[in-house]
Amino acid sequence: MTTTIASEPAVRFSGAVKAFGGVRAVDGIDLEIRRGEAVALLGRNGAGKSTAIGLLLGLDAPDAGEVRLFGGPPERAVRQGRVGAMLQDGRPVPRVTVRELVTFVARTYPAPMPVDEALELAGLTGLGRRRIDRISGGQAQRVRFAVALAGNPELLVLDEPTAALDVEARRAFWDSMRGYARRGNTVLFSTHYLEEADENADRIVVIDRGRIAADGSGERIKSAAGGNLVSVDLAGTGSVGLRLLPGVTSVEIRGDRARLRTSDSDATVIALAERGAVRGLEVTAASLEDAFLTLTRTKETI
Ligand SMILES: Nc1ncnc2c1ncn2[C@@H]1O[C@H](COP(=O)(O)OP(=O)(O)OP(=O)(O)O)[C@@H](O)[C@H]1O
Repeated sequence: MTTTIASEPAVRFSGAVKAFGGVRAVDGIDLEIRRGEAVALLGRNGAGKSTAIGLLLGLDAPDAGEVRLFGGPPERAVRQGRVGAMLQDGRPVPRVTVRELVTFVARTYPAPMPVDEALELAGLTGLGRRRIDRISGGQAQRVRFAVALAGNPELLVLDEPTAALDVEARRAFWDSMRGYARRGNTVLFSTHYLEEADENADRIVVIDRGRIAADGSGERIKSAAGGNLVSVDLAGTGSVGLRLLPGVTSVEIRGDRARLRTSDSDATVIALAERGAVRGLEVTAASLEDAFLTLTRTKETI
């Protein structure tokens, strides 16, 4: 029986904290994910993504704050088969076939997805009779996806689902994932791949040192990180005072070249021209990658 209200969000973190010894892996996260949204959790190694996912699935309890799924405790949603998960350390069981494994898992849920449907959605039609210890890495990832789908979940949680997949396998995987999302389901996935986040999520939540550093569409995150990049050769002019030029928000020196992030590239370029520093001048729009680096830049770097 489901006692949750349909208007409750799929996921809600309220001031969630989880520390390991002195490390606050999740350091006060507030986050709501509406039903039907596809959200990417983007962050560097050690940012806190897996810990947040562990809280979300009820594998760990928060030290402070609260995590709710569909308005109730995570354990309940998981027990009801409303949540499917693909975690980083899933290993295949040897000797069983793809279909046997998915069938076995489906039977543990109260209202599973028909096995053929899970296989089709995961792109495994035709591979049902293959032993899972005799398939490729990309196919094994698809099997894990089919296992996550077996309970017919409303929310799918994927921790770095495409790590170690080649470009083709990645593309196929995301096609499958989008097929599932199009049915009105909710998806949360973690990734280091900015392109993937931008291409496959409606919304990107950037996490850094256990906190949310930015939250919005790829476009919004790019503009939050701001502006353009101006690159110029320094030969003969030096790097002194670049940080003080109009519009400049950060400076990076690589060999003889300076890379200036600026909120006003026109003013920056004019000021560079005034100091005679125009050799090899280039102005480019900040990419999502740049935005991500800016948002998660540690204080030690410029
Ligand atoms: N069980 C644990 N015991 C001690 N420290 C932990 C534990 N799990 C995570 N941490 C620490 O918490 C921080 C966040 O780790 P977490 O695995 O959540 O990051 P992540 O963003 O998922 O990283 P990655 O992209 O490398 O998987 C790191 O500093 C990590 O070393």
